[in-house]
Amino acid sequence: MFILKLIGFILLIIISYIAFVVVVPPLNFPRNIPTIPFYVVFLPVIFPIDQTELYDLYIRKSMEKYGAVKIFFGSRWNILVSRSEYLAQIFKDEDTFAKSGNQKKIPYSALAAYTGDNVISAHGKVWKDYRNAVTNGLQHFDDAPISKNAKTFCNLIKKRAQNGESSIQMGPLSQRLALDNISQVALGFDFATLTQDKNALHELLVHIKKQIFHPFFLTFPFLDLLPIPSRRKAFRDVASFRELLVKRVQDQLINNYKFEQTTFAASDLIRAHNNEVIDYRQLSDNIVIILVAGHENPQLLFNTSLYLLAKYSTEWQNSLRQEVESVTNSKALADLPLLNAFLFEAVRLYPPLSTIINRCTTKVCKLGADIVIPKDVYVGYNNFGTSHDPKNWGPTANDFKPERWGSDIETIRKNWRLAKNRCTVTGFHGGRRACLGEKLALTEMRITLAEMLRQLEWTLDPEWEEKLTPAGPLCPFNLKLKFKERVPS
Ligand code: HEM
Repeated sequence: MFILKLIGFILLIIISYIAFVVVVPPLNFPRNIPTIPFYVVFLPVIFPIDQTELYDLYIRKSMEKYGAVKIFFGSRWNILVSRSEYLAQIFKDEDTFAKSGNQKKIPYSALAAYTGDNVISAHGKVWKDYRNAVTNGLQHFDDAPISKNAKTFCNLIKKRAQNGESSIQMGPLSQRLALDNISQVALGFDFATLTQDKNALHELLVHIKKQIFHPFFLTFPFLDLLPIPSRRKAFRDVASFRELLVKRVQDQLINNYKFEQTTFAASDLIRAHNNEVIDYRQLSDNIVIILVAGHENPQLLFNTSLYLLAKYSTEWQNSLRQEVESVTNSKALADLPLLNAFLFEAVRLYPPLSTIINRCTTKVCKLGADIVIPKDVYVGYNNFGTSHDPKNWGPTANDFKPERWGSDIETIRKNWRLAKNRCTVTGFHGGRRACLGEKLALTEMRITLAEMLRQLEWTLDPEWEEKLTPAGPLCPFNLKLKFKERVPS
């Protein structure tokens, strides 16, 4: 009896401790910023609420008033920031707000096993070595594969429409496009998902993504420490995928007798490995991250762009179509005012990575004038909040208004640069850690959208429920579109 009582007492203490840790932020967290109730992050798992609705209902007011809030996410309390001045400080003071990705935050998780220690999440000298290796290949690339893939993509849609598929679910199809683009432009091999119906590497990728991005295990990553058979299998599948991917890249590049002349990001990574700047694990981690960031983020922005062009078809789809029909050269697309203003507005309105929490304080520090943050606290940024804040974007902050960027291309480009420098749009981060794939992603968008506008017309499927993703990366949820082939005039 005594033993039972003791066990009950110990269990009660453990449960109370866990409840205390989850329900209230640590006592040394700053008191002068609000706390978002701990349950908010769990709501999308229970109710059909999307992340923009969640933001409006539970976060917006506090965030806009204080610029930073305390929020429970990923099994811990964090500080989430959206005020531009604070973001500028965080992006600048890399040594205090040090990058600390999943490999450090949740090293035992399947997610960390997937992406490892890479150029996005690393810090200090290791990051510099990675960044030196991948920069050239991601900044200077051949856009010919993107144009070719855009044509294949349009043909696939036409074929489906001819086969009677009146409504097309865009996610899986745009994933195939994005995978082929990044593999051909940056990794030196062809994933070939647009041209092959059955593709082992692609099937494995789809399979592991389902396991890694399982909402339950993303919310409670510590469960990956337990011997749950399905999770052990997830780890094995991740290892097989990584091995197969790196082998494909190495085989293709090293068997290429012109390897030394190739300038893919992957070629420079292999050279860094051959020169012993990085080890085999670091080579694999960075090849994987180029594939992951290089296909997922453009895929999200692409779906968002298709959605906005369908939603505002009379005004925007038609005027962009007229504009792109005036040029034949892919490079000239970068100079078109409407197309570029449209894309910048899409990134502002729906930043694909809406919330990122991957920095950890290395010492006690002050955010702005008076928010004192202890050492070892995770600090993240809320891109959606920043670009929807009326302080930055006025009373139309929530509206889709590409014309806000200007009417001629010089003004549009200047305003885009200013928005990034002032941290009023942080969809591509900024500063020293600015996204290395922005140019590539925007090139993909321009070329593919231009090809689609020339060949197709599309509308939202009236049966599709207009919603954004419930959590994680931001884009229309399971977007479905109806296409019509254009008759050349
Ligand atoms: C619409 C598409 C894209 C968006 C919205 C986007 C967004 C971002 C953001 C927000 C970051 C900072 C992440 C953080 O704070 O930890 C980032 C970093 C990065 N992105 Fe992108 N990205 C896109 C496309 C790409 C593509 C196509 C690549 C190509 C591989 C790429 C490669 C990188 C790299 C290497 C970094 C790390 C830079 C560094 O820390 O030095 N991104 N991106």
